Amino acid sequence: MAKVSVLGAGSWGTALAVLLTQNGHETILWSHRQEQAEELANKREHEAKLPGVTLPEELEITADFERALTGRDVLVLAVPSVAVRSTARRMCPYIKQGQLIVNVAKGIEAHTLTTLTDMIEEEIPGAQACVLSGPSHAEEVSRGLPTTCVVGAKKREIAEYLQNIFMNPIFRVYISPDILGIELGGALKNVIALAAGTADGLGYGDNTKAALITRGIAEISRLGIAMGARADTFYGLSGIGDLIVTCASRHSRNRKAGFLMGQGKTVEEAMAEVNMVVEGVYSAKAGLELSQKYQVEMPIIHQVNKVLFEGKNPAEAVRELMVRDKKIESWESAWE
Ligand SMILES: NC(=O)C1=CN([C@@H]2O[C@H](COP(=O)(O)OP(=O)(O)OC[C@H]3O[C@@H](n4cnc5c(N)ncnc54)[C@H](OP(=O)(O)O)[C@@H]3O)[C@@H](O)[C@H]2O)C=CC1
Ligand SMILES: O=C(CO)COP(=O)(O)O
Repeated sequence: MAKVSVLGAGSWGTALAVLLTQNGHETILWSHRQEQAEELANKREHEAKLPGVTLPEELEITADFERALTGRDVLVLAVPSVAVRSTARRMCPYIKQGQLIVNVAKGIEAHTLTTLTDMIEEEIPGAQACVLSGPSHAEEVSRGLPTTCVVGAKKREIAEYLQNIFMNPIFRVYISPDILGIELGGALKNVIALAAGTADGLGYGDNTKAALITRGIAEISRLGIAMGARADTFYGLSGIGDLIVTCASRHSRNRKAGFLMGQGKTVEEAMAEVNMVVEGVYSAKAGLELSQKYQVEMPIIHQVNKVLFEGKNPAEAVRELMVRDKKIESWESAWE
C-alpha cells in the first residue's frame, strides 16, 4: 500500500481522498485553511461539498503543508486550476526524487497557454507530473457509483502503478501516454458545457445539446491534433466521455453556470450562485487564444467567449452558430 496525499479539500479532492483511503492507502487530505481541516477532522463529513459522505477515520486531515508532502509516494493535486502554479511553487522545496505528482484539476493557463502538468514541471524541476481525468463527478464517486477514468503518464510503468493506486471495483482506470490530449479534453469540455447549460437555460432542446456535444468534440479534437495530441484520446473518457457527462449532468457546475446565463444572469452572478469553481470561464480564454495560435476554427468556444466577456446575448450567439457558412461534416473529406 502507498502513502498518498491529496492537496485541496474541495469536492474532488475530498472524494478522491475517501476513495484512496478505501483502497487501503495511508492517505492525508490537505486543506489550505486550518479551520476547514479541523472541521473536516472533527465532523468526518464535508457538509458544504459532499453532504452525507462519511470521511473514514483512517483518513488524516491536516492544514500542515510540510506534513502533507513529507515521505509521500504520491501527491494528488486537486486545487482549482488557477491555484496550481502557486501550489506547485510552494511544493517545490519539499519534493524529493521519486515522488509522483498527479494533477486532477482541469484547466489551461490563460496567456501562457500552459497545461497544468507542464506548469507543475516548470515549477518543480525534475518532477514527474501525471494526470487523472475522465467523467467523474465527485458527488457520484463518493457514493460508490461506477465510474471510469484515465491516467496519463510519460512512462508506462508509472501509468500502471497509478492505475493500481486508484482502481477499485467502482472506479475503473485506463492508462494512456497522451497527457496533452487528456488535459486539453478535460479543460475545453468545460467551455462547451457552459454553452450546453446556456442552451438549457434558453429553453432549447435535446437536439441542441447533441449538436453542441458533437460539434464541440469536433473543435476540441481539431485543436488537439494540431497541437500534437492523439485523435483517439478525444473519443475516449477524457474527451467525449467527460464532455457528455459535463454537458448533461445535474452535478456539473459549468452546466449550471451556463444555465443561469441562459436565463439572463451575468457570468459574475452565475459564478456567485454556483459557489464552486467554474473552470470553463477560465479555460474559455485559453481555448480562444489556442485557436488563434494554431489557426484552428473553434466557433463554439469563440461564441462562448463573446457571451462571457463581451456581454453578447446568448440567443444571438446560438443564432450566429446556426447561420455560419455551409460546411462538410468531416474536416478530411473523402471528396478531395
Ligand atoms: N468536483 C468534481 O466532480 C471534479 C472536479 N475536477 C476538477 O478538480 C479541480 C478542483 O475542483 P473541486 O474540488 O470540484 O473544487 P471546489 O470548488 O469544490 O473546491 C475547491 C477547493 O480548492 C480550495 N482552494 C482554493 N484556492 C486554493 C489554494 N490556493 N490552495 C489550496 N486550495 C485552494 C478551495 O478552498 P476554499 O474552501 O477556501 O475556497 C476549495 O476547498 C477543478 O479543476 C475541477 O475541474 C475534476 C473532476 C471532478
Ligand atoms: O470535471 C467534472 C466531471 O468529470 C466536473 O465538472 P464540473 O466542474 O462542471 O462540475
